Amino acid sequence: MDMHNKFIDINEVEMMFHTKKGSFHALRDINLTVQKGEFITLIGHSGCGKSTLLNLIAGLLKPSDGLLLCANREIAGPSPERSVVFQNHSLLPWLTCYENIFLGVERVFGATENRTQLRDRTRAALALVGLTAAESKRPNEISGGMKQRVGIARALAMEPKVLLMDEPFGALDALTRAHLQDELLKIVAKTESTVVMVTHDVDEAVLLSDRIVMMTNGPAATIGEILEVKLARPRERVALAQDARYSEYRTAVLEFLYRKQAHPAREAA
Ligand SMILES: Nc1ncnc2c1ncn2[C@@H]1O[C@H](COP(=O)(O)OP(=O)(O)OP(=O)(O)O)[C@@H](O)[C@H]1O
Repeated sequence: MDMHNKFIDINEVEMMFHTKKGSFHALRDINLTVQKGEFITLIGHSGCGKSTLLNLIAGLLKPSDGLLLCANREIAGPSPERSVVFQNHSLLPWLTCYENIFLGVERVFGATENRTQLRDRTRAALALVGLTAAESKRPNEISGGMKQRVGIARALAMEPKVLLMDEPFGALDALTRAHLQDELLKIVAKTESTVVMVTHDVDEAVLLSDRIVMMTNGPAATIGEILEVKLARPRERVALAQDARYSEYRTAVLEFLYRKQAHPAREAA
């Protein structure tokens, strides 16, 4: 039970970047625990350090101070147990959808499973995101939304303990985005995944999250407030649009972003 309560455990994390121009204090005093099966979104103004925090959980960055744990073990580097989906899909252009996913599957399970098992895992992942028919197409032959679905399938096929997503739908048009949010909700319900996702989109945050982690502005950004979204699942966007509680959650996030953390005109300085 205890492990479930603190599946990801972030303790007193600080992040400084050292550049030629000097040091930049990006994150301070970050404390957060994520439970198994929980869906967390990180929201905040541009440059506040959302990607930095996600990359720390991914193990792509090391904290300047503090400790990050996943399933009671220190996060010491990247691992397929914490797979990442980026905004720009990062598929290999010369491989088909099938091959892009197979590559990840082989990396994780290649040493312990035979070709048939690896193939079955790849096909199951393609089916999960509804792309069976596109398996032999290359990334330049499919739409942006389909590419993101392949990215999600590739991440999920590695059976990660945690799925980390950095604005996975940020580059998509509104309708495709809505469609993929709905699909992601179904997939996460089916796989019982633990997800940490960076977003700029308030509606996306409310629709998907169990908790919304709202970050203050940088430099030295930290967690300002955490909003628990107690809307029952499965969630259905059309019904929620008329739900008074949905509007309250939405307003609470907007209030935080545009009143409490109204963005200082740093660009103008
Ligand atoms: N490698 C780095 N070296 C120096 N500074 C960095 C580095 N990476 C990020 N930063 C700085 O840290 C701060 C946080 O960046 P980060 O990309 O995490 O913000 P973000 O909230 O994800 O932004 P956005 O919403 O615009 O993607 C920014 O001021 C950025 O310039």
